[in-house]
Amino acid sequence: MGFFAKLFGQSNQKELEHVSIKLAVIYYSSTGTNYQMAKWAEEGGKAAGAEVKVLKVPELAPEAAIASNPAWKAHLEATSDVPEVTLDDLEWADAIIFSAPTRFGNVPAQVKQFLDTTGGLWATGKLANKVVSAMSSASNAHGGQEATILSIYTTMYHWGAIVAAPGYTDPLLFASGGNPYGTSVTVDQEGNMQENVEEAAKYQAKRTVQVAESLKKGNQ
Ligand SMILES: Cc1cc2nc3c(=O)[nH]c(=O)nc-3n(C[C@H](O)[C@H](O)[C@H](O)COP(=O)(O)O)c2cc1C
Repeated sequence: MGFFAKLFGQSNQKELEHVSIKLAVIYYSSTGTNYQMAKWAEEGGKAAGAEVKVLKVPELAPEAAIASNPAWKAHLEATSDVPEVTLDDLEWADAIIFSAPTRFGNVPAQVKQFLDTTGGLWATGKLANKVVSAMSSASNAHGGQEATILSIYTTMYHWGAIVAAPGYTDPLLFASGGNPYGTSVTVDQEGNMQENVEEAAKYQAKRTVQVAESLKKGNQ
């Protein structure tokens, strides 16, 4: 602060205002795994001070396919009150975490369909600088979780989003479930997670919020 500014109580250094981050946790889940991961991310985001919305990607599968799998049907019914994601939610969010199961080493069609509706927002620059990260699950330990996460990031790069992958930025990432690309888990046929990734998912949400905060402060 300069002498005259001190004298007159003025600062030429801009006071940084507290910024509040809006986090959208967007998931698709047939049998509940990615819903649980989204809920952990919600907790992590809230603990980091963000306003959080958990939103599901609309189901597209035919009724008959859903009915043929009791766990799928039960999960859809149990989460019927979770709001479906809209394009307005993407515009609202400063930060976005996606969680999606692996389907043949890629994102489910439901997620791709939703991403493919974002062209209008993309064309008007409204997705640029969103801070994003992604999580996934698969039945096999090496069944394509990372490929799914990277597929989501490919779309994010086109958005001009800023990918806040966890890397190895915290010691807990070296423990079970830590994945530098994004939290990933293996789930057995009964739907039991084979690794405990709760803390990794919460940490990923915290980091995503913190990166978004830094960016927003920098733009003040
Ligand atoms: C059509 C289809 C394709 C799948 N492809 C894979 C795969 O490539 N690798 C794998 O390990 N698991 C695969 N799975 C298993 C799912 O990834 C697993 O059921 C999912 O991660 C569970 O997540 P959810 O409970 O959130 O639905 C596939 C499942 C389906 C129905």
